[in-house]
Amino acid sequence: MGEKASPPPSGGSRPDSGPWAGAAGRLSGLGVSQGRAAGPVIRMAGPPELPAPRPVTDPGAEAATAAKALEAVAADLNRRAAAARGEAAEILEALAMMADDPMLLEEAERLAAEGADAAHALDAAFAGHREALAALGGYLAERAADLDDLKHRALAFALGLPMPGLPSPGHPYVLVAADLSPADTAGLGPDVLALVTERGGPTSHTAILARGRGLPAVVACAGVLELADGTVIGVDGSTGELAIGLTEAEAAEVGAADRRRRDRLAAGAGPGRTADGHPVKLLLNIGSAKDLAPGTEGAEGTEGVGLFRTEFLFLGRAQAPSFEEQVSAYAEVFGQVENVIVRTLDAGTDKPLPFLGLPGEDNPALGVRGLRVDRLLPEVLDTQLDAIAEAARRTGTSPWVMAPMVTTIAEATAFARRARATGIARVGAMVEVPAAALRAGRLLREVDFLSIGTNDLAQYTFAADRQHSALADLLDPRQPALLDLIAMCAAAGREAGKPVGVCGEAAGDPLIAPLLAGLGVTSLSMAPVCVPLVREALAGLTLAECEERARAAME
Ligand SMILES: C=C(OP(=O)(O)O)C(=O)O
Ligand SMILES: [Mg+2]
Repeated sequence: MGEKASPPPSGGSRPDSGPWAGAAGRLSGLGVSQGRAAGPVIRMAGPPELPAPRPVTDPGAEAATAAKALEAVAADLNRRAAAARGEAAEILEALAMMADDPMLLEEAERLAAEGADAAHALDAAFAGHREALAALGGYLAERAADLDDLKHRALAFALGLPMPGLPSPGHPYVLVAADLSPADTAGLGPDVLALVTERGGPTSHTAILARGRGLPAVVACAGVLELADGTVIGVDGSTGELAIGLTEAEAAEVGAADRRRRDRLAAGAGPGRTADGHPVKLLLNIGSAKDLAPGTEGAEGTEGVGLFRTEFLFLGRAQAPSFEEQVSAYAEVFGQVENVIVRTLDAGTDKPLPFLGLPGEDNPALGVRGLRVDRLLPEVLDTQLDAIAEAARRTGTSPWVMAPMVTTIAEATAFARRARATGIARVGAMVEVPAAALRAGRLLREVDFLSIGTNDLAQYTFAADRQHSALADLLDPRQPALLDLIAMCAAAGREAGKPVGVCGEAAGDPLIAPLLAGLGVTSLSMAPVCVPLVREALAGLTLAECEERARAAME
């Protein structure tokens, strides 16, 4: 969906109008999360590499640069500490004190005076400090790793490179990075206006998280890392266009226009319907109760949650969530929305759950992920199903539950049996593997509903890594082979009289949603921010027109 050539039907002004027209330069990538924003660039980088030592002509200047680097790192950490609360603030303050340590400064200055360039003086001073801490043992030895982070920051400053780690400049900014992990994206603060990455694909989990937060995002944007920090840019998350070198007034205009666009779309409400009244449920994709917070754009007035990605609750965690922790996280969602489809943990590939301790794999997308984790760790699914059932009891709700990456009928049968044994009333299977789509009719004898995950279904149908920015054309949900598989599932659902929805990113694309409705799916589940545009797109076409579009696309 990311390589659309034109903006969505109601996507606001064209990219070459307004502030975009006057921009000094352009870059483009794949727009993966709609909306526009503008602000100064801050690049996030990995740890800087120490270059070969440089001949030094002015040791005094090197010592001054080293001192300035330590000062800048401490000031940055103190500023972040002031903006943070509780434990996070304490940790940042402690780190700032470490960067401010006079012994560290003295050592770096001494080394510079002896002829080292600033970067090497800092590197050696930190190395000595690290050794001393490690030798003390206990708590202080554990802090040695923190010194590495400080060293990377100081080196980046001395070398004129972007700061490693998530930036926190104390003002709103556009985050630019080579790539972001889902955990980085989940941890972004409210001062991030938009994000742009050099790598990444339209259905990568980073893109999904950005969309979930309503954050305009562009991936696969070659050249973006060359923008200097502070350059004011405009980001169009629909078209993938970047306007470089905006004035502050132009940036403000971009923000105001986007707010007007969002307000206009939010004014539409009500259930999903084609122009002639054919119902297509509009559901939400969420990762936690936070995605349903009051005021979340698009979240109000929808017909339920179509995909609760439970693994997003526990990304990157080293400790397994306890039964009680799970119950309360699920109950928090069930208490807010009546109809929820919970997906059991979908670990693997780009969604690491270290607490599972899964062995490394050469080809993780084709390995033990999703429901397949059950082969190694059956107690994980048992605990989760029990926790979902308990949360349902405590909230007096009746969530539906589905498994990711179902491949065979036997897997669906076993999953349904175990889920029903806990008291869960409606059990479903995701269709993400072509084998499941081909056997949709048979699957529906075992489960109550199907939910088509077009992100993975495209990946496995076209043998194209969903994170690969160069393969976006193969992953385009309008590929006829993918539409054929969706049509097979929808037909099977009609025959069985059971719901078949789509919950992959395609469902939230206003150009594609009508095709899916035309193929006969009964619901579309998407990031809240996508709901208003999809509602508008469906309302503009009759069912026959949707069907005609689907037929045309398939041909
Ligand atoms: C909805 C899907 O699951 P996820 O994106 O979380 O893998 C999908 O694959 O389409
Ligand atoms: Mg999937």
